[in-house]
Amino acid sequence: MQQQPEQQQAEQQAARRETKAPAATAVHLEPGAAVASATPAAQPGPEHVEEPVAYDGILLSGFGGPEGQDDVLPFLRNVTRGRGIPDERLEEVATHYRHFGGVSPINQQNRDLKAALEGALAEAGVDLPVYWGNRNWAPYLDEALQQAADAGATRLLAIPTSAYSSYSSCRQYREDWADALEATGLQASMQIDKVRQFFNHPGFLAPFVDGVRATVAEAREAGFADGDVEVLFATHSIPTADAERSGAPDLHEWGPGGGYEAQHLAAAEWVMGEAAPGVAWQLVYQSRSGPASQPWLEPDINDAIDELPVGDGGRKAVVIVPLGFVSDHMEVMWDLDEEAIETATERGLWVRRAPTPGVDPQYVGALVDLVQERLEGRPVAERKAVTSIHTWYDVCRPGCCENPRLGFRPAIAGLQP
Ligand SMILES: CC1=C(CCC(=O)O)c2cc3nc(cc4[nH]c(cc5[nH]c(cc1n2)c(C)c5CCC(=O)O)c(CCC(=O)O)c4C)C(CCC(=O)O)=C3C
Ligand SMILES: [Fe+2]
Repeated sequence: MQQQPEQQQAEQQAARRETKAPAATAVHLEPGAAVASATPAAQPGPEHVEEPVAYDGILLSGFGGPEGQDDVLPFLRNVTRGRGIPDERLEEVATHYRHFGGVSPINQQNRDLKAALEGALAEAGVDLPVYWGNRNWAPYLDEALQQAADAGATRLLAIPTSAYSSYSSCRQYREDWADALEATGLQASMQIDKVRQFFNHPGFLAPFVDGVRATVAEAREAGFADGDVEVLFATHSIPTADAERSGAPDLHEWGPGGGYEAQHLAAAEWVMGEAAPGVAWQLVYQSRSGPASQPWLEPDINDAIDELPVGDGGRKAVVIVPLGFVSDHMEVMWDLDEEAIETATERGLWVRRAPTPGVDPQYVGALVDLVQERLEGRPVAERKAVTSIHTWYDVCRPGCCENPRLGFRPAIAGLQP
């Protein structure tokens, strides 16, 4: 396809922005549309952009975290605005941050990622500035947008530091980009597209493959047989009501955990096949919040460890893989490295935690590749994707990953209802 004139591209982008609530949740499907498939259609549809786009900047978008004791409570209020998280849970989470001097490692990790991405883009001959902004703490997304606008940028490709489909890991970024456009008054003059969810990009999964291989090798060196070992892939729990709406549920028949769970299962299965075929594994959840009455995805990692068969004929060693996290966030440092490791140790298990991608060149290379495929308008069939789930969408389905508790908010990078 020919590159389209700028005007037409801007109009298409404006048309993609969702500005009103979709009628109920039903999406009309053409007769014969493939809905029973567990994997996205290999055939490109309106959710894929296969023409080149001349982006003039990258918008690296993080979660944000506090950088001192005085930041902790204001940060937590930002994160939980309108969420009904009980005060006791907030106080508990505050103690995790306070334990580390009120400093989350996440902002420094994103500074490091920005520097690594700039280096790798330059090396690949991609001459694009990287602007960095966060959803919940300074530097905020609107500051990054203003910086981009001041430098004359009009078309940004956004990279969220989050690989899977769910409200928290996809839709909420799309809504917050829309809010930032509004806050800066740049709605009409700035186009923001996003890279696809990258849970199945081989460069994102490679550091997990390396980590599982190395930790399982360590277990073998410590004298354990493969049958003694269980690999626990850990990700952030989310409310089951959010999970059901995750990942284009109108096009796919996912299991009860929606696209979010299906993507993690597919990623874990592929990592095990590469790194340690035949070793037992399961997907577990962590960092649950919300009222006890609200169902969230299970099992919790600590319950899963408590329920492992141990002793004769059972497990003697566990490897924890933080599959849902791109770097060593507070959830990794506290919920895994403190709590889950303690749970395993109390049961007499040998335990190791595999690394997160961080600034691993394979992961940074994947981000560069995601940028290049959109600059080139690379055909979907030629894009890099592994696991049983095909290349994810560039443009989200109407209503995809919506949050039933918070209601509709406008978002960018989605098809109109
Ligand atoms: C799926 C998911 C990811 C992965 C995708 C992504 O990376 O975006 C993620 C990442 C993160 N979550 C983070 C921190 C927090 N998340 C909270 C609350 C919540 N997370 C949720 C889900 C997720 N969260 C949900 C469903 C809630 C309940 C409230 C709501 O419905 O939104 C709360 C409130 C207190 C609490 O309830 O724990 C905090 C402080 C940090 C920063 C860590 C650091 O500082 O290093 C990061 C990277
Ligand atoms: Fe979170």
